[in-house]
Amino acid sequence: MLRRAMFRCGQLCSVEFDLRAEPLYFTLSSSPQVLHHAHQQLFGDCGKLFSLHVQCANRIEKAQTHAEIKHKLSSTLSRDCDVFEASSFIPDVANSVVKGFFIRDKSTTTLSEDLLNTLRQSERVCVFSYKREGQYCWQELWSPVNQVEGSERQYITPAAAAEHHPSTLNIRNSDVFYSMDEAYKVLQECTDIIPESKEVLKLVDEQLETSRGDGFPVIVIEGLDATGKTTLTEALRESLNATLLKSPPQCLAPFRQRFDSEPPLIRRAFYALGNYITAAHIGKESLRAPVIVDRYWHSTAAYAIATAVGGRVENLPRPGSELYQWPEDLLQPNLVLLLTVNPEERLRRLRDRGQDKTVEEAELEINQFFRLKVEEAYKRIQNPACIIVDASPSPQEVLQQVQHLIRNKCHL
Ligand SMILES: Nc1ncnc2c1ncn2[C@@H]1O[C@H](COP(=O)(O)OP(=O)(O)OP(=O)(O)O)[C@@H](O)[C@H]1O
Ligand SMILES: Nc1ccn([C@H]2C[C@H](O)[C@@H](COP(=O)(O)O)O2)c(=O)n1
Repeated sequence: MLRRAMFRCGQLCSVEFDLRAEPLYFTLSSSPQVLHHAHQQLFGDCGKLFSLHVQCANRIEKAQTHAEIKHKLSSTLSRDCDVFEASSFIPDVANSVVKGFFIRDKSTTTLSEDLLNTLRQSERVCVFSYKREGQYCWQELWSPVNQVEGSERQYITPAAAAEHHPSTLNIRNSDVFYSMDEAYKVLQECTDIIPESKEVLKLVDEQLETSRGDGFPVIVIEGLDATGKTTLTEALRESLNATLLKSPPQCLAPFRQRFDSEPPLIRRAFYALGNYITAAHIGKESLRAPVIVDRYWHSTAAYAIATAVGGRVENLPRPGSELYQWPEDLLQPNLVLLLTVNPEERLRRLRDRGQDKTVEEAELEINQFFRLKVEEAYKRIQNPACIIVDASPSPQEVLQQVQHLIRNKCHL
């Protein structure tokens, strides 16, 4: 039954060609439809076209299998094969997205078919093939034995873009978590395959005490990498005699690399839980002194949203979307400052620093769209929203600017 879940009649599908192009949208219908000229782009002059997706009720297995397939497709297929992200979804309906891949094979070899056949042997993978005849094109369930398994044809017809970009539909509780329980559940479901999850959950259980009375102010410093957060937070610690905390907290450092290599669902749940541990530390420390926090929920949400959303900044959830709302159960800071520098200055600082970058940071450098999306998502987060600080001047000038803001907003 599940096998036919993807690209069901009436559902919209989109194929994202590359970061600069807008995705192509189409629907499937049981009656033949003339294929629009623009969809030459989709099929080019290829004979072999496939799409595949993971069908699996367990969300952890699904996320991991999807990541494995992505890796396998990109590492195994030749230059003659183009692999694109593809999803099927019900327009503007949350959590309706089924993610998959679209493969365009220009070669005369059977490389893509061999690989798809291997993948298909797992009950979790479902493959469709595409055929063209004159002006019509349809999809069918694919089987390598007799080439086509199902007799049911679903004709492809071009469609208008959906109002909300499909990649925004599944963000809640898959990329961004709005309560501790939701993130906690993900790691609980992982304990068999990622034993470190148990240790992380234990740390969460031990630390939980986020209540905070009228203590000292809590100031969060946010920004892309190399915008000067470490430099500024250290200077603030000294000048305000404050406690400096970070999210993720130091106690999660031994697990970070492990979770960074996991698919977004698991990786983001890990960072979300890190915020709750840091919140517990803030709760205690703010009774004694002002607290400066290097990254917190703004970072978790902005990076997660920017990664989940394909293509351009315009594809982000609209300003005011509930996806930018602060989790109700997470301790709120008094002030959030977003450090910004122009891209050239940031690159200069990165180069001068010359240290290893995370994959995500490296991506920031080469991917303008991603950087713009992270920055824009930061700015759209609400309650509390961040105040933008121009961090291009010298460290001393940035410190003075920020001290001035803190005096005004927090009366420190
Ligand atoms: N205001 C400034 N002017 C010029 N250089 C600066 C300024 N602030 C920081 N730098 C330099 O830029 C580099 C990055 O700064 P820093 O490590 O403070 O950034 P960061 O935001 O903490 O980065 P990351 O998030 O990657 O840890 C460092 O070499 C630092 O000395
Ligand atoms: N509270 C946080 C802190 C960090 N992250 C993620 C976002 C990026 O992938 C990466 C940046 O951290 P850095 O390399 O500067 O330590 O970590 C997050 O999601 N939430």
